[in-house]
Amino acid sequence: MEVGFLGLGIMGKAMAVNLLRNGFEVTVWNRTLSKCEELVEHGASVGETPAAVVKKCKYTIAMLSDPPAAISVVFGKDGVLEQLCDGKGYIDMSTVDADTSSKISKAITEVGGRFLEAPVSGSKKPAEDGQLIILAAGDKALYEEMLPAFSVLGKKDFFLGEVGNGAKMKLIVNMIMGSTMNAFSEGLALAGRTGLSPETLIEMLGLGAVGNPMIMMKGPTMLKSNYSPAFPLKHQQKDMRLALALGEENGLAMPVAAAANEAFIRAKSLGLGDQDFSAVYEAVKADGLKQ
Ligand SMILES: NC(=O)C1=CN([C@@H]2O[C@H](COP(=O)(O)OP(=O)(O)OC[C@H]3O[C@@H](n4cnc5c(N)ncnc54)[C@H](OP(=O)(O)O)[C@@H]3O)[C@@H](O)[C@H]2O)C=CC1
Ligand SMILES: O=CC(=O)O
Repeated sequence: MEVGFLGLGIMGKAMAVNLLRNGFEVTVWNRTLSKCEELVEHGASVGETPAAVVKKCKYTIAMLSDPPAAISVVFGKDGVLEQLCDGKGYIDMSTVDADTSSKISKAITEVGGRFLEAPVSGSKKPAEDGQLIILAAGDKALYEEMLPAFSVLGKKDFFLGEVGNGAKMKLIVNMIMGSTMNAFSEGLALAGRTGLSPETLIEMLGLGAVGNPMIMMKGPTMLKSNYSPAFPLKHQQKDMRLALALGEENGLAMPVAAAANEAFIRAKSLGLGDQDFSAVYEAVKADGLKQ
């Protein structure tokens, strides 16, 4: 199967490599074109523009940072829309809001293309290992045609119905993740501030129901102040912001998520946006030190 792949960041690179390793023919594009070179070493071809990739491939996957990036790659000069026609499929796996996804879907179907949103849960390592959870919605036939690729990229896929449902589900999952990370960071910081051992706290959490895989994986690296990015903090804050907007649209107050969002904004203002999202711990720890 031949696929195009747009966006070779942390996730896109791992996913494209995975497809290549599993026998897919992959044509890649990235805004910073030099990032394509590593993929060429794995057997990829390069398209000079998103339009060139779409022209060559029946199916094109995108994995881009945020709504403005997803929009610009589709609607911009040399963008996806210039070549998307005749039943070609466009699969956006980026985490965006439902409005962005619907806008892209409408434009693509208007020119005769087919659209599937398929954001993923799972980070750099699951992407490398083909263990993502895929939350697809949109064109059902396109979803079924993409199953060979999804079975390489993920350990489980869901088809959630109409466009927007995948985006909403992904934002809800990440809202819970961001709030949990903040609660955990506050607990670690409070243990430290009261003279208790944060290491012992993590060990105790791991013995009971509260010690989820995220806490058990990130806790030890947080205590070493190792924030090498798997999931960049700026993207987690984008997801909190989009989830809060979804809450407001639906008349739901979410004070826990709102507080977590503020903590991520504060961490960004401290220059931690490109670090792993667990670096919010540094912002939490720094709070109130002058009292
Ligand atoms: N990292 C993770 O653990 C996970 C991330 N996600 C989501 O997946 C998406 C990608 O994440 P990740 O790979 O971590 O992000 P990165 O920041 O590592 O990569 C972002 C990608 O988007 C491209 N990009 C950014 N702005 C533009 C633009 N205006 N036009 C064209 N391309 C652009 C970047 O290109 P360039 O190289 O030129 O900057 C890069 O290829 C995000 O939506 C994120 O929320 C979902 C699950 C897990
Ligand atoms: O979106 C991030 C993730 O870990 O999932």
